Amino acid sequence: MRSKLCELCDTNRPALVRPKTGQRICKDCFYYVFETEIHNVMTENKLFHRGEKVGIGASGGKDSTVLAYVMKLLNERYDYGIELYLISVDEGIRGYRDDSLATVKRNQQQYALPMTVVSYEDLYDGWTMDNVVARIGLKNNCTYCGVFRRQALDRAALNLDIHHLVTGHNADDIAETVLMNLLRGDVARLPRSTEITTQSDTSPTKRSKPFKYTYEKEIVLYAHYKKLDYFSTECTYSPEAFRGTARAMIKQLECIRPSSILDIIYSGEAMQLSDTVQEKLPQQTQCERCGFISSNRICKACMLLEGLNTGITGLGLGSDRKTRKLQSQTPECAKG
Ligand SMILES: Nc1ncnc2c1ncn2[C@@H]1O[C@H](COP(=O)(O)OP(=O)(O)OP(=O)(O)O)[C@@H](O)[C@H]1O
Repeated sequence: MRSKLCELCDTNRPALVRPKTGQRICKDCFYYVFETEIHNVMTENKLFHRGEKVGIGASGGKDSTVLAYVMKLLNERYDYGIELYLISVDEGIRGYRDDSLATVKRNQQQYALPMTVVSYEDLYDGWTMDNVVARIGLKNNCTYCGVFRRQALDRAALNLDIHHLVTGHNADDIAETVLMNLLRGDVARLPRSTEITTQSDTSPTKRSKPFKYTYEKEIVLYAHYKKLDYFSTECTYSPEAFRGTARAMIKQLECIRPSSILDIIYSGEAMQLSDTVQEKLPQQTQCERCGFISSNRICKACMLLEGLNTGITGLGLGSDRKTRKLQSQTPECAKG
């Protein structure tokens, strides 16, 4: 007969069915396996070194709130000796990011961690996401937001002399990205999408994903049982349709076979680029305008900004003629 006790400690009554394994376990055992798996992932991958300053990309959402909580807990429990900072980007989305940033400010107090906020408005000629959407509409708005955020986090980190950022991307996010790259035939991006740490020669900061193997459902359960203070509203500007479809597929697969999420990640990890594909990959360099990492002479953030400022909103979004022309101009013209 099936035991009525926790499958791990065989002592307490089970409180939940663990989404990753289907085990019926008690709360204490859930906390233990959740935290220990993340600790193991971080130590096996040698993510940090003693004395390192580490920035946590903090949006106030469930993933980064749990990340900040767990990073602080594990740093103290296992004495990693790292310095943690919360770094938030204000994209300028009224009724969404202002509320979620208020959550990060409360987390700052609750976890006693230093916090920095940078805004698109200050960094990008006054272009908040509300202004961007008013100009271009909803289509492609996630591209602007993603490109700007990446650079904003880098800039904020550099100002604090931080060279390592962690984000709350979880196993579901990574499986989703692998699937999207496969469905688009974008094999060149596959290896990068499954790496736990990414850094290019020219980038001042590396990025790590300590939740690479952590299921979203478990993050939600952990935040719920620990009563963490997080912001749970979806972005006002709905997510990219293609990503939304990939997400729905992953959720369906998870229902039928919970290990699908990890299996997709393992498959992505196992795929190697052939020499022919590797030769065709763009080389990383520095943007001639802003000096940040780019695979073109002018980085995507600068192209998108120029498009917004000049009203040529297609600029930087695809391989249109104007974008190609700008990329091939002489450095002097491009800087002008
Ligand atoms: N405005 C922001 N400021 C700082 N970091 C951010 C911001 N938005 C996203 N991030 C970082 O990127 C990660 C993935 O962001 P994404 O937009 O996919 O949000 P998410 O999956 O809803 O995560 P979260 O629950 O933390 O908001 C976040 O966990 C966080 O670490």
